[in-house]
Amino acid sequence: MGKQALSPGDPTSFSRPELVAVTHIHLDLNVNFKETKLQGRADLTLNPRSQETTQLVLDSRDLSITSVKVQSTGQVLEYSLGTPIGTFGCSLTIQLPANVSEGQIISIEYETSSSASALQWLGAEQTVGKRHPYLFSQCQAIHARSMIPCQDTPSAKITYSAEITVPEELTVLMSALQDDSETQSSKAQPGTKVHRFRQPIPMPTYLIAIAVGHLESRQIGPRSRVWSEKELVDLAAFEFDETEMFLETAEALCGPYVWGQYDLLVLPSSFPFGGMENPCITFVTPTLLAGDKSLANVVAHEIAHSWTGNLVTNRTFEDFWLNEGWTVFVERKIKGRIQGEPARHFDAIGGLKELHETVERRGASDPLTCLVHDLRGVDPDDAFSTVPYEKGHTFLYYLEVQLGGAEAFEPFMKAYLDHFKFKSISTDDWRNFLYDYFPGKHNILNGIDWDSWLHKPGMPPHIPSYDTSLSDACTALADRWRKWQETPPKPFNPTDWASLSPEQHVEVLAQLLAGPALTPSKVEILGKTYNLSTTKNCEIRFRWIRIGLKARWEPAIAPALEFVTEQGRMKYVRPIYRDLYDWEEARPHAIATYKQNRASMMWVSAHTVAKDLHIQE
Ligand SMILES: CC/C=C\C/C=C\C[C@@H](O)/C=C/C=C/C=C\[C@@H](O)CCCC(=O)O
Ligand SMILES: [Zn+2]
Repeated sequence: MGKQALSPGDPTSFSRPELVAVTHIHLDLNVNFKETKLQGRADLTLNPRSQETTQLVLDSRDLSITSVKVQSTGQVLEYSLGTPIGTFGCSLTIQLPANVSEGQIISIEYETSSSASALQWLGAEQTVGKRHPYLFSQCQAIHARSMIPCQDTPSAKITYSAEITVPEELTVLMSALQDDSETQSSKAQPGTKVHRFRQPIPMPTYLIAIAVGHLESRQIGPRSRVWSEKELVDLAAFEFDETEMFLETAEALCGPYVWGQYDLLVLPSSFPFGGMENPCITFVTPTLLAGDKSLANVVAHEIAHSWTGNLVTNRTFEDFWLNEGWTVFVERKIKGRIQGEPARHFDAIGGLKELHETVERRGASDPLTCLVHDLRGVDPDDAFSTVPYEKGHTFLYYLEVQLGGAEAFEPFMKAYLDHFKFKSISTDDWRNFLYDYFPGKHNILNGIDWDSWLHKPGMPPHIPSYDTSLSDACTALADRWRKWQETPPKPFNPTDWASLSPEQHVEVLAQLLAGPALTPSKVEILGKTYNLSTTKNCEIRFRWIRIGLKARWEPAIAPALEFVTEQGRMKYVRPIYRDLYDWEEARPHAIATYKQNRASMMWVSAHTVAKDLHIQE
């Protein structure tokens, strides 16, 4: 496809909101588990931005459109679907009636494809309870168009409402507030129920989300419940019982939480991400259920998105760092408030290691290691990495130090979020506000190497010197393991581990993984000394498996294949599949396991792992 932007406003969207904006979407959909399709209607409320406009251009991917009408009159409108382009789907162009007025509603009858890229349909046998089917969505970055005909660009924000019909024994959750007026559906569909939702806060379409399953909930705070299949709900309630503390800390830093409810949904294990910041209901992976709350930083991250990303949104995904770099910065501010600044710095040190591995893997000249991206002709799923998160965080931390520390930067952060709330912005908008906010510090701002930070590939031009008081013990233990010549008696024992926190265990293994490969015999002794093969903590298990694969320790292959089969979180499965592929002896097992698992993987996971394994889909 080459470097071709799909539209002047957003390289990854066909839509033209600058001509006619969709301001509200109402969904009336039946969830058809038998055909694995959503079937029904999307009513789009329009706001014409220029009287000359005669067309509404939407994004669509594998949608079957039945009809397009003016809701008030029933007037049938002509429409056409453009030629599909790669994974971007195609344009849906609707010929509008003359003199479209603000508030006019266009009704689109449609159904999704049975393999819509935003949706995963699970049979009962794929769930924990084994008795009911399950459906969940993942729209970020550009999959909403496979679920709804819409302007699938974060440059446009919509409110939405929905009536969702499902089998009466199932629960429906959406990224919206639930209307209590649940009613039995019409006689047309006995045994079903209609669930109603409304999202009054304008948001980008990538935050539209749905989940349907046999779910239970537990109250974990004054504005929070945790939802999951019943087998996990008490575990989840324990794991995430700090949620209200995180919310209150975030409000003190960022301003009022505008979304009302803050629920958590623990998804089936195929969910491809640690968490997804769907408003009112964050979706999380069950791999966070470590039993010791040590992975709850992901919840702090998703809570932070309630401001950075969901309230102030990147105009296109080329400025994705405005969503993720700021969110990591706020996530670690929350950690600093609750556990102290050394803990904030400890996480930043770990994040830098992940950034370094990404830059090493992609290559320090890869344009996708720039902070601001050029996504013309690039599927955001293929561009996704830790770069916007960790290079973005490092940049904001650097600016905080340059501009006078937290007492100067935190008020700026709160003012920035208030100034741009409900809007979509670019990096230039953000930088202009920074200059306006600090009129007396332009000498400092003009001394920033903006071009290197924003547009140069590779590691950041400056690496902050973080407080190492919590990582020093990890470095000392990792160094002892690296330097040991394996001469008996072994100078290690379980008390080494017992004196460290789960987060520090992760850091020790991260340091060993980042260094030269260990010998297979040393890996064997490491695993036995600290019982690493039986850990319930997925962050530890992930790094332990990778240390074994890097050492070409054969007993690591089976646990690796088991781990990538048990769960579908891409943070874990992609590096492990790549490590297996790089080990010639393990490669055929990796390819066979992928082919066996592909049908039960979310689209984005199967798509990206196929590329990692050099398999033509
Ligand atoms: C730089 C590329 C530009 C845009 C990419 C945008 C979205 C990519 C799409 O794949 C969705 C990503 C969703 C991520 C959700 C949660 C992450 O913050 C956590 C990822 C790591 C984890 O599993 O913990
Ligand atoms: Zn995020």
